[in-house]
Amino acid sequence: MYKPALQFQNVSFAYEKEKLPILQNFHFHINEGEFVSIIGHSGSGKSTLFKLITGLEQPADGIIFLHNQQKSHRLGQVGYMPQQDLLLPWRTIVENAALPLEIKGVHKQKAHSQVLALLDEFGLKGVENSFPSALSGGMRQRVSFLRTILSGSQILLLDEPFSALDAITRLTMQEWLLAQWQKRKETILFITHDVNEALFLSDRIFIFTETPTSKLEEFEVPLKRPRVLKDLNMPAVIELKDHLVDVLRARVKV
Ligand SMILES: Nc1ncnc2c1ncn2[C@@H]1O[C@H](COP(=O)(O)OP(=O)(O)OP(=O)(O)O)[C@@H](O)[C@H]1O
Repeated sequence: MYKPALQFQNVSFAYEKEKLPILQNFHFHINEGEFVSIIGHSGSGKSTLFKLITGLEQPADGIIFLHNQQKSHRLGQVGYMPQQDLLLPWRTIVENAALPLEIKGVHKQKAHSQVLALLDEFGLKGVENSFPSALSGGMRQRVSFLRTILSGSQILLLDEPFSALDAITRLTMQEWLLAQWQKRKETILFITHDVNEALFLSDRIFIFTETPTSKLEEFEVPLKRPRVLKDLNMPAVIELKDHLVDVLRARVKV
């Protein structure tokens, strides 16, 4: 039996009253433990959706439920990982990762030992006392993901987390993220512009196809788990990829 992790019911939202709304009577729901990706052209409203989920913005109308509960104050209840790692350059890796625990009032020493216990799993053993500038892009994103996990939230919003990485590091990070998700079972919402990335990672893919949006177009990924990158060569996946690209191209004005 599926349990909803996040639901939007009849949500409307515009940045300014006189402007075209981004969402109008918008419905959306994802289940606990799902991995879903959201794709859409630039400016379609992906980050706005995340701002509404985190509570940085509030809907003009409608209700947002987290784990079946109506929540108007959602700040701090979902984990958010931005495109840029936003690690504090003057804090060491352990100090950066421990930040959400310290904010919650966990004693510094206890917070640090909680981080240290996870460093190996996150491929960060040996760099705990380094500063972010000494780490590769992939390592910095793993610190950022560790910090997001330590927020303790069961719903994680990842906003194009791998877009700044080189192609090979990006593929390695995708495999690593899937392994982490399969172990931890959080619910993940992942924004990407990369159709292959969405197909490899997700149970379902949602596309913003209109503005204002009332419903995202939804596609189920025809792949079982565990997955390997070569699964993307399967005919059903290639067919879906072609279709997704057509849907996205139909929305792009050049
Ligand atoms: N703070 C704001 N005030 C006014 N308008 C905004 C604000 N933030 C975003 N917008 C507008 O809302 C629309 C949706 O923006 P949003 O950032 O959600 O798009 P996106 O799909 O995340 O784009 P990208 O892929 O480029 O990050 C755009 O037209 C954008 O210009």
